[in-house]
Amino acid sequence: MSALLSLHDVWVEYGDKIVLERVSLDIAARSFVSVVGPSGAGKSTFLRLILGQEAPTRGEVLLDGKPLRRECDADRGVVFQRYSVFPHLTALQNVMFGRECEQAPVTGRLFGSRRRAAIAEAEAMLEAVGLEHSRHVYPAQMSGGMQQRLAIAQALIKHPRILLLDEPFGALDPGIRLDMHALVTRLWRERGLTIVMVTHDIREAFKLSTRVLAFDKRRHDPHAPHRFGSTATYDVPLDRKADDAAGTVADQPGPAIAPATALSLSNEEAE
Ligand SMILES: Nc1ncnc2c1ncn2[C@@H]1O[C@H](COP(=O)(O)OP(=O)(O)OP(=O)(O)O)[C@@H](O)[C@H]1O
Repeated sequence: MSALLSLHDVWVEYGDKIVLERVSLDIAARSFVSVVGPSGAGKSTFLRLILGQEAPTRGEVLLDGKPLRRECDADRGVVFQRYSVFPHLTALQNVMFGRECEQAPVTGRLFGSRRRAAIAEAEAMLEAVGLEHSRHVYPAQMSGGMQQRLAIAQALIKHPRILLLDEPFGALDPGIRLDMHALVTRLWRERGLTIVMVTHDIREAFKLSTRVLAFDKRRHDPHAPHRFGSTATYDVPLDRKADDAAGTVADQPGPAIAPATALSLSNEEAE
């Protein structure tokens, strides 16, 4: 399968601090990749590279074999742990916002038939995430789970091929997380999305994904911690398939390699 996204020997440095080093990997279309690793391992930086918010200091990031555009276009949608939605807009207005900015970049408003089409599309998107009865509700009146559903609808209204999720369920209660797992799995399958998700929850990563990447440092300099960056120390393909009809999001047993072991092994390997 050809790669949708390719990173070739990517490094990210801030001054003399190396955050990522030698990251080389391909991400196939319609895969669901989870990124795990200790705090500060560069997981969000990796996501920002794919989003185009961050340029590699060295190396290249390719989308469909071509250098990634710096600005985030309709190819990529993103949902963060919090603050993805606009507090002063209702659910419907939040979802329509993307359409209005795209189609009326100067005024930010649509009129007539284009407005009616945008409303219909936004309502369908709200229904897809289970918020059809909350279209006139403001984010402050919603639970955390509802706000994340709204953020997902907002990200998907532009029909991105790639959905980037940065700790999207981190602030949610366990029961709500399970609902969100089912929602994201359904949207991933139905819409043929490619998902890259950063999570601290290793079980969530192994449950939802087709592939788990563990980022960590292979080399440590105790006298200069910033001297070496993280890379994908473990790259674990899983059996889960987007078109696997039987593949529900039921809890699965833990990974074959305990993640803590995997991460510590990676350091030993490097020595
Ligand atoms: N603009 C920046 N300038 C300097 N250092 C930065 C910048 N952005 C990120 N960093 C550093 O890069 C490192 C990786 O940050 P990043 O947020 O990608 O890690 P992370 O793995 O997502 O962490 P966490 O799990 O805690 O969210 C951190 O040490 C952070 O301080």
